[in-house]
Amino acid sequence: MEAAAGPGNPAGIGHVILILSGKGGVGKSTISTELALALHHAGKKVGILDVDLCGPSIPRMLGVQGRAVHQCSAGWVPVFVDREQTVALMSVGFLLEQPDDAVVWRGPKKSALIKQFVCDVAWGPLDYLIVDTPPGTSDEHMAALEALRPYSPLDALVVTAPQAVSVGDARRELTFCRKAGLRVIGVVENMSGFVCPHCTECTSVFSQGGGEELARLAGVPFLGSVPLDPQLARSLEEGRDFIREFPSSAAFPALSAIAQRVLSQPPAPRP
Ligand SMILES: Nc1ncnc2c1ncn2[C@@H]1O[C@H](COP(=O)(O)OP(=O)(O)OP(=O)(O)O)[C@@H](O)[C@H]1O
Ligand code: SF4
Repeated sequence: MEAAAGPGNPAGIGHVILILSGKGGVGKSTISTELALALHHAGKKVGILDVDLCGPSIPRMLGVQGRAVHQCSAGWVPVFVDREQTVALMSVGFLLEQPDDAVVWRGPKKSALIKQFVCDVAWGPLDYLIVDTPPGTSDEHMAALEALRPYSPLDALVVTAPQAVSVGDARRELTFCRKAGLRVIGVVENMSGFVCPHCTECTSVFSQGGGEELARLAGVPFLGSVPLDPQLARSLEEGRDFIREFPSSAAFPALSAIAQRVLSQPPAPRP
């Protein structure tokens, strides 16, 4: 597991965005994956850093589960999702012997691995580094902030489901961002209604509008509402490129609009 100490290249990363949520299961990894793919299709070079050490789902969602990371003189070589090597992924999932192995580590060991993921991975120059985090605030968050902060100002995107309980947890996450000095580039409401595949009528399965209201109260941009979309769920299960393959699916317009809003926000100036 130990990577050779290498220079890596985190200084060449243009814009770091941490994807956060107060509650588990609201779609953080989904938004991380689709945002990364949408930025890639907009011509950007993208890295994805999966620091959800206990639930690394991004390798499966991107169809690269079971691939191995290699070492070079600059450290670990990330797994490239596309042939042109413009989408790079690093995840603890690549270091487990079996995909279902559990990572049962204490804080210091997790922090050391995350530091290696930042400093000892040969990321190369990237326009964006999308960081998928565990729910809430944990050792993994603190370790990622500590490791990345010397190289780049850090932005956060908060994902919530529409229900009041998720929105309440997301509000706490926004407080964490303020205390940790993260600029919030916006809130995304996920699982926001179900669009009937027959008549395209949208039914609010849970309540609706909580994410937008939260953004308004916090004074941060609302980036959009992503509906529940069975095609998106299938695409993630099968590790397919939803953005390229399913432009007429219900969640596509919202995911594209979110990526456009992210693209329109330049990174905060470097200190
Ligand atoms: N808009 C959506 N439409 C359909 N399925 C979705 C949508 N968003 C998420 N899902 C599905 O919901 C499940 C949970 O999503 P995901 O793993 O992204 O959540 P998470 O917040 O990252 O979870 P965790 O707390 O484990 O990190 C996944 O199976 C995913 O495919
Ligand atoms: S939304 Fe319309 S088409 Fe879809 S199931 Fe309901 S009635 Fe049928």
